[in-house]
Amino acid sequence: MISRSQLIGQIKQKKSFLCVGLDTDITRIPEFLKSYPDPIFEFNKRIIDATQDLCVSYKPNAAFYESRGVKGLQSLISTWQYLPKDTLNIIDAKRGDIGNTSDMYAKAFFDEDASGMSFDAITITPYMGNDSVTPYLKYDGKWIILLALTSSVGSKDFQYLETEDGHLYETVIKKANTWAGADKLMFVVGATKSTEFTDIRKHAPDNFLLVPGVGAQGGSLEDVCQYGMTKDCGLLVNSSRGIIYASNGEDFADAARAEALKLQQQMQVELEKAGVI
Ligand SMILES: O=C(O)c1cc(=O)[nH]c(=O)n1[C@@H]1O[C@H](COP(=O)(O)O)[C@@H](O)[C@H]1O
Repeated sequence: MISRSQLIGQIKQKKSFLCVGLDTDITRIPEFLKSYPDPIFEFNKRIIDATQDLCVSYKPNAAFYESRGVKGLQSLISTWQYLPKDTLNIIDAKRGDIGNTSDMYAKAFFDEDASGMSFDAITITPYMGNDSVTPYLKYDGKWIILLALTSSVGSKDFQYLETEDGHLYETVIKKANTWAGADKLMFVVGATKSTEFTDIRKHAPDNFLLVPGVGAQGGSLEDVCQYGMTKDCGLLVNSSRGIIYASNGEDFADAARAEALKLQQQMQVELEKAGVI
């Protein structure tokens, strides 16, 4: 469990707002790991060991684990158990369903007694509305992270539709802020949408934003910070492939660390520029 003030404290201490994405794909990990009983966990463990002083958050993407059935679920549970407990550990599940089904998803990812896992936060698609979101809010100290403006090309299909608030993604942010406070609610905004951050901050001045899309998807960290950073930082910037697949040789963990360090160093400059540290 990690509160908003603990998260801000970690950001100031580590001079980083990096979230390392554990999108661990069996076809992309180094060959030599495949002789281990759980190659996915072994890979994650070494990435975590190599990066934990440089990041404040980890984000395993559920699809990469669920696609491997029972084995994948075991890798996810082992990974959760291994994650440092002072980082904000996000399950990127992008769930969204009616209330009693959401209760079960919340149990799956937040209730260690039921499932063996208790992540600090979960990504949720907001389009089924309030009753699909509130079941997650019953868990003290847990965070929900709603998709607002995604990095996907298809974000234009629905998210930019005009509404009385400007666009649909702005309505999502405004409405969701009536359901929970900035101590429990974050939004996903893609790094590829940096110029929209100004509008987003009008509706979400205090919420942390989870920002994927730097690295492999080409988003600019500098632009994201220019338009999206607050006095508390207010950003968690994710990179998955750019870090974890920096090399697929025996040096993969060192190469991942080098990429994470590059981002951390840029983040330190941005935090200093904005007067956060
Ligand atoms: O919710 C997310 O994390 C997410 C939202 C979004 O708009 N775009 C996006 O890329 N993501 C996730 O962020 C990660 C990005 O990975 P890389 O492009 O490899 O850094 C993946 O796990 C995506 O599923």
